[in-house]
Amino acid sequence: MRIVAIRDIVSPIRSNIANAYIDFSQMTASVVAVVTDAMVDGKPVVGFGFNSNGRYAQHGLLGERFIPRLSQAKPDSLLDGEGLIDPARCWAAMMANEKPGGHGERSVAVGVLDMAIWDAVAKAKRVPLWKLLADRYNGGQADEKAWVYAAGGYYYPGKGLAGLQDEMKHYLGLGYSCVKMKVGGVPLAEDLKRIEAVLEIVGAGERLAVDVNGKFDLTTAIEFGRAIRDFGLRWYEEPLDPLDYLAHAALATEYAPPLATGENLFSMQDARNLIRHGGLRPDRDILQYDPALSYGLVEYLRTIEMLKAHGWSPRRCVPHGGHQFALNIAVGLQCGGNESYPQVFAPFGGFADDCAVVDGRVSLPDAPGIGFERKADLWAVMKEIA
Ligand SMILES: O=C([O-])CC(=O)C(=O)O
Ligand SMILES: [Mg+2]
Repeated sequence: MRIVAIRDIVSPIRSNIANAYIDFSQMTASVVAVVTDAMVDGKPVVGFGFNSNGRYAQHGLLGERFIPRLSQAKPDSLLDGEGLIDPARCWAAMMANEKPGGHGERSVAVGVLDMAIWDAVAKAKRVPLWKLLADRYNGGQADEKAWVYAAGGYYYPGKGLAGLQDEMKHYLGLGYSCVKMKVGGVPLAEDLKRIEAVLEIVGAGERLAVDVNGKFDLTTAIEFGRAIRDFGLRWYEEPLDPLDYLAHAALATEYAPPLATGENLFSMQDARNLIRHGGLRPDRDILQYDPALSYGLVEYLRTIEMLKAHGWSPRRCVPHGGHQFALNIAVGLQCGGNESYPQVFAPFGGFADDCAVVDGRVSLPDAPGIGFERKADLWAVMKEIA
């Protein structure tokens, strides 16, 4: 199996939503196709990848460093014992001559290519990615379905409490039982009204998570935590700067219910620093490392090993990003579930068209690879570069 071509495009995912830290008026994503010479049903196997959301397209890094390194590697040096492309060998080729530390956004560029490589390998083996992962890394065990929650509740010009409630009703109607909303972008009293409005719709605190997107300093995070403590919320997400581990450790002594963070930690080493120094609690807190943003699944497997070595279960992981890649990982490696964006970040958010969410859980298609071909709006973008 050989890589014969790699193509990338920049796809807009702009919208006028905002969280407490950024708006998405200029958001873009890279989409790549890795074309191979492996043939299935008379057609060459092509793997696809994209970079989740929240970081911009990585056209420059892809074109200057990572695509050339993969394309110029000796084809045999990228193969495993079965003669298939080996994602870990591809990873090593892409990361040649890159220093450790300072992960920046190269982890996003590598993550996009890594996703496409795994898609291609699973297609060449004619199995869904979740099954390949279960067989290779999880003793053949996979979950039948993944717990998913509907992430939304953004600030949006002109959107009042009634609009927020309608959005949440829509998610419940789609089959979700847990939702997430943005907080931290308006004064505390106003956010409390928004939270109470959503609680009226979802009924119980454990069916609502709130996301600050790293906006608060420690004092504000503690004050906000005191104000929401009695709601019994599912989790309190990214209350602090994602790299300020000591502040997390301090907050964890003040806020007993579940905390969640990790979507802006882009390497196993950063993930490990959070575990070592962030004071998080393996019996309740949620880790949201996003494999697409953080050097891909090759690195995510290292992160899972690191977590196990520190006494954390993969069940504490609920990846950020709402994409089918993380959903396959959640099922095949038996993580805690996955994020979902039923209404934002189209066409990248959401899952296969024929796999509805029922009682807050979703199954995966049995299609080979990641399953992009079973999501019509996303496939319309991808097939153009195949
Ligand atoms: O608004 C964003 O950047 C997305 C986000 O935090 C999430 O999905 O948890
Ligand atoms: Mg978040």
